[in-house]
Amino acid sequence: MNPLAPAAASCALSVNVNKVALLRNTRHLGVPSVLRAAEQCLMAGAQGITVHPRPDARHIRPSDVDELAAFLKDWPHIEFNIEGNPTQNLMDFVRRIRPHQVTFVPDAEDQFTSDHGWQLPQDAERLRLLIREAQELGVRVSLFMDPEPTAMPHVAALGADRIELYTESFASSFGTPRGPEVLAAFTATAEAALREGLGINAGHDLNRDNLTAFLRAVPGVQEVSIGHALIADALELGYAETVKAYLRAITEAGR
Ligand SMILES: CC(=O)[C@@H](O)[C@H](O)COP(=O)(O)O
Ligand SMILES: NCC(=O)COP(=O)(O)O
Repeated sequence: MNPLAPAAASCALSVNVNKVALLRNTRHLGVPSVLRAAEQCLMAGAQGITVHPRPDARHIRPSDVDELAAFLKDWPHIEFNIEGNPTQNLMDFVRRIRPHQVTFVPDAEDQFTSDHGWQLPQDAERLRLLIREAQELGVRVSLFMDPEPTAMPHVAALGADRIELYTESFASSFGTPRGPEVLAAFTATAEAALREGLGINAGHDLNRDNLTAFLRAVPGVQEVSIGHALIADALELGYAETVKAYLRAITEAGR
């Protein structure tokens, strides 16, 4: 056990429901429902819901954020985490909704998906006042960061509460000869974050195969946010029951 890890550390699962909205947006029928997805995830034991309302509203729309915020009022112990770029549309949600946590991500407006963390100290001055504003509204601030231990003192100096480790490089190297070296950079970054008194989240391309190895190796991770793989698994784990239900409907017609 890593001596820097908090005793009896537990890790929360925050389900990112972006991809439910992506599928929903291909028709005007309201299905699959983002709210029902969130409810089912919470009823199954997830401890948080994450959304990344991009400026182009390709998946999560502002109305989804409002509806989730209203829905989560009935779930007082559940964390609502909103991700995005605070120099674009994110602060509108922070000011209006005041979620439990906001994750600042340095994405371009039309970015395909998140692919890098903040560069510190270069990005520090455009983040400093936004971090303070969110915190004064009672919102915890997490910064999306690459696995770079030397950046951690800069995060602490900015006054952010947590980092979110951008885990794509871990996921894509998992099970390859490069895997152990890449994972070691995440361990070292988490150790540096803990030394600075920062909280630690992690996310991007985490999945059922790589998650346990990540959490065993990286100390102090308080929360993982998982969307793409989890929603894909939910589909694949549900095909058999669903096809049986449709076959029953056909049989009930006597066909
Ligand atoms: C910050 C992060 O890693 C994820 O939220 C990712 O940005 C998901 O966004 P998409 O679902 O649009 O790929
Ligand atoms: N912050 C990461 C997240 O919310 C989900 O990322 P992914 O599992 O969709 O790659």
